[in-house]
Amino acid sequence: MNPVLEVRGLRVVFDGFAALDGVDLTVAEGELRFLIGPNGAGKTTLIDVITGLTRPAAGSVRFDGVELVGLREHRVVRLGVGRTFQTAAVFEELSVVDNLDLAAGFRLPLRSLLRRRRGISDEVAAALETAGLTALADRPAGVLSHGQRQWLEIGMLLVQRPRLLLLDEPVAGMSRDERERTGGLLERIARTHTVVVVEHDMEFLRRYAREVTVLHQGRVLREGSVAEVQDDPRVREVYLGRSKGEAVT
Ligand SMILES: Nc1ncnc2c1ncn2[C@@H]1O[C@H](COP(=O)(O)OP(=O)(O)OP(=O)(O)O)[C@@H](O)[C@H]1O
Repeated sequence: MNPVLEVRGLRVVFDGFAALDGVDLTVAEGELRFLIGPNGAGKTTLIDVITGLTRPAAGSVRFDGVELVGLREHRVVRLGVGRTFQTAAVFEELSVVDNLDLAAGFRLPLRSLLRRRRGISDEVAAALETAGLTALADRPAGVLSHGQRQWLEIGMLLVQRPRLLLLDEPVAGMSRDERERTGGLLERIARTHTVVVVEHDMEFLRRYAREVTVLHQGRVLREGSVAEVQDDPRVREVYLGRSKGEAVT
């Protein structure tokens, strides 16, 4: 399969501490890859480097063959890499559909944005549908539940037509029902995008993950299917900080 993301020898140092210490990661086109690991493993730092937020001390990140290291965040977005944050960043006073519209217009200069006629574009309507927010289109984003805000943020990414989506703990703080809906959303998105999900929730992982990469202390500890990763004693030992032999549940 065609590799979309190729991370090689990535090293990130914060005040002498190596948050990433030689990370290699390859994600193929169309993959739904889960990235797990204990607190401080370096998961968010890895996403930060891919998206141009953090500059590595060494290493390379290629997206579709293009080197991303050294590019500013907005350049990375324009190349087709979208990410969410643990706290959804939406414009609270604007309606759901206006948030999507604004995100969809990010490529346009301000003048053409202001000239654009009102009305829902096809891509905004599609994002509303995919995110399950059609019925809430005219509600201000500020009244959305935590889960709905996360879906809106994902919708705001989708209208920017990314090829690679990086989702940072999309189900953190969600109810069981919201987690299920997010899983469905993830499956829909993964049909047409390459997706990397940082996640802590093991139940969610078991249900929706295909390939899993486990990070530990800034290095890749293991890669494989959910079953392979769960059966690995090193993963059991470090991931949840449990003693040897105790199952990862
Ligand atoms: N800007 C920063 N300055 C200093 N240290 C940092 C910075 N960002 C992250 N770190 C440190 O780097 C390490 C990796 O952090 P990171 O947030 O990437 O881990 P994580 O795997 O995402 O953890 P969590 O699951 O808790 O979100 C941690 O020890 C963290 O304290």
